[in-house]
Amino acid sequence: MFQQVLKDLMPKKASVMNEVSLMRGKISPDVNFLINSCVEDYFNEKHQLSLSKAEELLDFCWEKLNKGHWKNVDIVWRKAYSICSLIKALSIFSEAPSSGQLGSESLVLKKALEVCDMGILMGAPILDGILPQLALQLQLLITAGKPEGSKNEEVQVSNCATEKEETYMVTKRAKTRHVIYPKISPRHVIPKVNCPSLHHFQMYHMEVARPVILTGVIDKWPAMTSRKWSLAYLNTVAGDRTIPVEIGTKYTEDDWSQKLMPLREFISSFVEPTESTEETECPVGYLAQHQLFNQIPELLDDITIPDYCYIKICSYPSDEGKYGKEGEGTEVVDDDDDEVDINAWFGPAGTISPLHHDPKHNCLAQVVGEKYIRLYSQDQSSKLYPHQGFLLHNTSQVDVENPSAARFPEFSSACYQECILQPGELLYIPPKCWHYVRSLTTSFSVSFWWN
Ligand SMILES: O=C(O)CCC(=O)C(=O)O
Ligand SMILES: [Fe+2]
Repeated sequence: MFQQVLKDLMPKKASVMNEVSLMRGKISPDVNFLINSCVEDYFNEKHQLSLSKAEELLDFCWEKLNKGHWKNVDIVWRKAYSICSLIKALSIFSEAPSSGQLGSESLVLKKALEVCDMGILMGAPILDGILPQLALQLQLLITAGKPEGSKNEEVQVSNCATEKEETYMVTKRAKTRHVIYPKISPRHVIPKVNCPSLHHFQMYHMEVARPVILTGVIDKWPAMTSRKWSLAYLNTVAGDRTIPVEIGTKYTEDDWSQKLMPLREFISSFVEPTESTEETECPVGYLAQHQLFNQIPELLDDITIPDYCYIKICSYPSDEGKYGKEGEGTEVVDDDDDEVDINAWFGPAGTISPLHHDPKHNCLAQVVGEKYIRLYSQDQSSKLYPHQGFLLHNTSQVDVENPSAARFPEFSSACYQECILQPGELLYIPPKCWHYVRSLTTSFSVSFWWN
């Protein structure tokens, strides 16, 4: 089975060579030569050689990818990184002794999967998306090789607001972190509309930058029905996939960092910590603003891009506020950019996204759990004390739920709206509208950003 999968997915030598030849003239001839010979070695079944050349090349490309700002990295280096990841993963896979022993096969599969994921995360799409396809097959093989019973050992996450008791039972973190449920005053409440027409949404919300909670839009998603996105399901579909995790309460704090780890490890260490980790209070981990659906396209079958995200407002000035937190709002807004950016936000109770704004329209879909969200319109900016630096100028310095009146005297007079976003609800956040988000339970949200 193991080798059959490889055969089925094996790219044609000519197509890989073609991809490499497209780089000619864009990278130095010696690097181009080395990539060529690495690919040759692989197809000549000299897998030890192709493996070591791919590793050497990956180190070299890594330097290029990590120099300067991400958006300035030439795509050719990302493609080169993907090709070398592909050859490395295939070489690992081909070298593996087909011992028939589940343990050793599974280690090889996991290693190859990690290499594919690094190629997906750091590289650029190549050969009709071969890396996500290969990764899917590897994950299926790993899951199939697990002894029965261990596949679904994890508990369900409640995604039903009326079942808080149950939520507390399974998300122990919510209990230990003493999550405070804010009281929403009627004065500040964000209105809800059930499944408005596109015209209504455009006229009364998009064009006038008025936030709204849309109900009846996402509740038929497969992800929503029968609480599909349980921890067990996520582990089965993607447990061995490498994902980026933000560690620390807020990205504005000094102790904040990012780490790559398998989703299963993230779930067991951060989303559902064991009794022992609970006692020694461990930091909050957040799978935040990650394009998980590009990495794992099969998860796209569980959701649908809401029709509202295809509405265009041509007159919207989109030339400011393009830079902020690394990755968020950092993209240069391309007016031809018709793509909807889909990001996953998955973590335990207690994750905080500090008050910030983004350049695009946003529909934030709440799939699992609840989040407290505070919104301030753009005209309140002078009372919100944005950071001065270039990178964080879209982020407020104020700790929204515990503001320092001495440092930020105007903040308390800023007008805001707020809500506790429930599973099945979709919050429209206009471009540049300030938002602060704190998860109250284990939570999985999906954001759709569009121009
Ligand atoms: O859910 C969160 O923590 C933040 C979401 C957010 O900032 C966004 O969707 O732009
Ligand atoms: Fe945001």
